Amino acid sequence: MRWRSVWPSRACSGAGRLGGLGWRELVMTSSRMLGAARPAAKRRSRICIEAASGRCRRSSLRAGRAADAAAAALAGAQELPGPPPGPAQRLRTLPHRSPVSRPMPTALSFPPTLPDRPAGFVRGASCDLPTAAGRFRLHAVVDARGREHAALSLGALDPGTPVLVRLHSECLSGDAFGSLKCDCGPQLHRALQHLAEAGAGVLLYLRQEGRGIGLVDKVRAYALQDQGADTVEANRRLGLPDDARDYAAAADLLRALGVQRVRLLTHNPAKVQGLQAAGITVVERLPLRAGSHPGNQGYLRTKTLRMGHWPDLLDGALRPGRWQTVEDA
Ligand SMILES: Nc1nc2c(ncn2[C@@H]2O[C@H](COP(=O)(O)OP(=O)(O)OP(=O)(O)O)[C@@H](O)[C@H]2O)c(=O)[nH]1
Ligand SMILES: [Zn+2]
Repeated sequence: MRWRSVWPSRACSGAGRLGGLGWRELVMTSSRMLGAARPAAKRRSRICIEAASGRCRRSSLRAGRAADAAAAALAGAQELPGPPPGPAQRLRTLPHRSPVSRPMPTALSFPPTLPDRPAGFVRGASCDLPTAAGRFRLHAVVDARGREHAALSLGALDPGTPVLVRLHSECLSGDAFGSLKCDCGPQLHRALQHLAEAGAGVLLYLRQEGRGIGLVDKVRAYALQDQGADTVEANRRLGLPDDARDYAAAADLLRALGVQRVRLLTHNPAKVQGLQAAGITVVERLPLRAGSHPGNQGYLRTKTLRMGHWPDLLDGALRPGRWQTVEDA
């Protein structure tokens, strides 16, 4: 079944308490296509938002868009006091339908906006950015070295709640040109989908092309790979480090967005260590498998075998007889 339109044609909201937590409830009516031959049918959907974190408990609407629509409709909804929680208590929907013009409570004070000079950067700015994956906030900064970094955020970013984060390093060939040599482009888009499904999170887009060596040197390394070198060997033959990235700007950007604790989508232990060293708490590391295909298996294997990346990068690849595990190598 495919959604033709998930934007609510009518929305109302209320608030209640569930299990000691404050919840907002949004009831939406949206159009649903039941099939090409059948007319659009109306469907009422219910979405619950945790007041403290802005996390979305989803209904049957597609997750990212549901969260988006909920956030938009709730932007002016007012926090209402609920009764003390009791064991038999269920979500209580208040009977009124609130207009969206009410003042926004601080607990749901999203979307975040960077100041003109965020700490650690010389400039910063934010705007809305609708994407194929969902409606994000785009944040741009310039660091002290003149590098421009970006972040996409979605939903409420509560400093007390671990936020789903993807730390992406620029890869022009993969991100923009669809290179099949690496997995960067598919990972970028899969990460945005994960954030949209979670209803909240941050994708950092760091200008660390070629693991920090820059585009020209990455192309020189690729030329050596054309002659048979692997990704590590090629860098070494050029007298370049295997990996020249650092994660201070990533940590500064997270802090500027109000994020202190993260659930990090990565297979690279250096990203976890780099963020931790820069003062961000990584409470969980999650795999981000995307873009694995026969043509980039050598590249993915080299990352796990020579660069120490977690082997769950190899999507379904650790089946006996098919690939070597790290221990086998
Ligand atoms: N120098 C060099 N850089 C590469 C090569 N292939 C990809 N890159 C760069 O590597 C960066 C992505 O890093 P990866 O090592 O693929 O993966 P990662 O982001 O560290 O790890 P994950 O978080 O698990 O995705 C991007 O900046 C790419 O431009 C290569 O062969 N040589
Ligand atoms: Zn790449």
